[in-house]
Amino acid sequence: MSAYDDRPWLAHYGGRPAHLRVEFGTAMDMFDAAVAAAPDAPAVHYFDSTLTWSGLDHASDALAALLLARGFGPGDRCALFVQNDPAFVIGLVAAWKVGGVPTAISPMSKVDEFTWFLQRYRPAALLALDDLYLEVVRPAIADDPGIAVPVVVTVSGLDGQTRDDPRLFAGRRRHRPPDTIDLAALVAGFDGPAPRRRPVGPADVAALLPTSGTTGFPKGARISHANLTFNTQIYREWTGVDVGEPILALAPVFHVTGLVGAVTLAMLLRSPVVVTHRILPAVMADAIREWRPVFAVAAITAYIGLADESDITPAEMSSLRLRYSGGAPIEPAVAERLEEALGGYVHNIYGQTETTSPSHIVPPELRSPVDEETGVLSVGVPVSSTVVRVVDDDGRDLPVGEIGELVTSGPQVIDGYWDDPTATAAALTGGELRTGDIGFMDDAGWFYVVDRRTDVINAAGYKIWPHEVEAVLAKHPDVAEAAVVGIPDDYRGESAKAYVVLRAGSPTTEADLVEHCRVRLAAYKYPREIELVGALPRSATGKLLRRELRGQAAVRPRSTDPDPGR
Ligand SMILES: Nc1ncnc2c1ncn2[C@@H]1O[C@H](COP(=O)(O)OP(=O)(O)OP(=O)(O)O)[C@@H](O)[C@H]1O
Repeated sequence: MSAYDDRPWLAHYGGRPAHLRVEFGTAMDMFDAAVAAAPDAPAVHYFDSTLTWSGLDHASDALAALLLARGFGPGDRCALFVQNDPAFVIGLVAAWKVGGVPTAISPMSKVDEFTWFLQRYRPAALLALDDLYLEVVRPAIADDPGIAVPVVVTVSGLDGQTRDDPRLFAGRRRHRPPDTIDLAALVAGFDGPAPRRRPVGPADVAALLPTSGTTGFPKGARISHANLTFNTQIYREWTGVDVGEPILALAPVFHVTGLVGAVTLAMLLRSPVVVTHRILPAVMADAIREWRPVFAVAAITAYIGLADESDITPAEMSSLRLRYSGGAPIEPAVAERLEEALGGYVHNIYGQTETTSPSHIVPPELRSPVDEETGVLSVGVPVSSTVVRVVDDDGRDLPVGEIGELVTSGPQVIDGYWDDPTATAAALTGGELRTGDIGFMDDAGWFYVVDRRTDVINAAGYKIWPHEVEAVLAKHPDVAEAAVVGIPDDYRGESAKAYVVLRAGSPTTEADLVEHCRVRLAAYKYPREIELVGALPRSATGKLLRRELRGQAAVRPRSTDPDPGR
């Protein structure tokens, strides 16, 4: 009997398979099946334009033919420097067709970050939005001509329309850089034949995806076709989203959550994926009203944005029957508020870029239990064919209920990072990923992530999980968001400091919040310092960047506890 036949809890979760029977081995197979079964069905909705599956096939043929003609070889990288646009999907499929590796670069990157990516990936082709090309690519190459890319294709709007929506393009007219190949013209001028395909197999790299860069500079996760197709099928199996149902890209598609939870899921289901250039609450609200998506996954901040910064009503949200949040913790108080404001429960999902996203999920008919001691909401149960152990510092299994590091193995776990053997060896041993997350499993098989290993605060030997303190702050009616980090403390070595965003117009003071925590948390845990701020630093994928807050705290004078004996 293998380790996962032993999991008692699977029987409780709607008879989902302990082992997933894999239907597709490569993303290319999923795409081809969609084109064959539903050529005229919508594949991508982008504002008022729609691309069908055969249209996507044609557009990606056009780009693939160009790549082949320019000598693009098997395994060559095709960098995608675009937002949530149809061009991302076209670039992805075109690279697969010629046996290449789609390589996502965050469209939030500025010149230095972009240069860093190019120096590491050395792509043979680059697909870039026209404005990103002008603002980032051209200056980067001017600074360092050594990183110039042989084939550059730019995107100025696929339907030939210039989009002037000031919410998206800041009122700028998009215009085509004259020194590059224009994707729309390339597609319009292409009348076949379909280029010769290069075969790809399950072990080939399907994408290089950046991690979120929460703990340092992003790493390039090498996602294989087997990794990608496995977790795409997990989404279908565990959420029950059906063939043809529209899917909203509520997360950036350059990140694993948006790629698997929107783009490739749509391929598997022959569904349209709704993309909106950027993830702005008012824009997402319009897309939900217009295209009535049924499924979305994104960091919880995207749902908070919809609730607080758009005028969407629960009735208008009602099409979205499967709402998932992954990538960041959900505070129980926030989950309740969102259910009230948006008329639906947001389910938790958990994983890493290194696990091609979900390793754990909350099935749609269930709700996460909340652990009484830590106040943390469960991230779910391990998905099919996936084994998660909780281990101590020496890698030994810990008993149920004890807190340790989560270590994951399964068909969705990558085999390494791009060109980074040191980081690969530190994270992956024998097919198991050391997640760097600290958590535990309860006796019903639910998992809880208490914090990241690197975020734990050590107050004179007592461990403080920032998340536990944040959950207490989130219970205060005037607190919109809170983040807790360790700061130097002459007495304890380290103590907790909270950065808090208050709701607009709230009269609450720092002292009120210290008191709110003091009566709810053990003496060593409650934050000695609270700073009110306008916003918390977040990554493009909505993750809290605690390292930036730690950096801010480090340059401030050392804290002096007024009562170190407490
Ligand atoms: N549902 C969730 N609840 C709590 N935390 C989550 C959840 N889902 C993901 N996370 C956090 O996000 C991490 C995975 O994020 P991702 O792979 O995007 O990059 P990152 O680990 O944040 O970045 P980097 O490795 O570059 O520091 C997890 O290890 C975990 O800390």
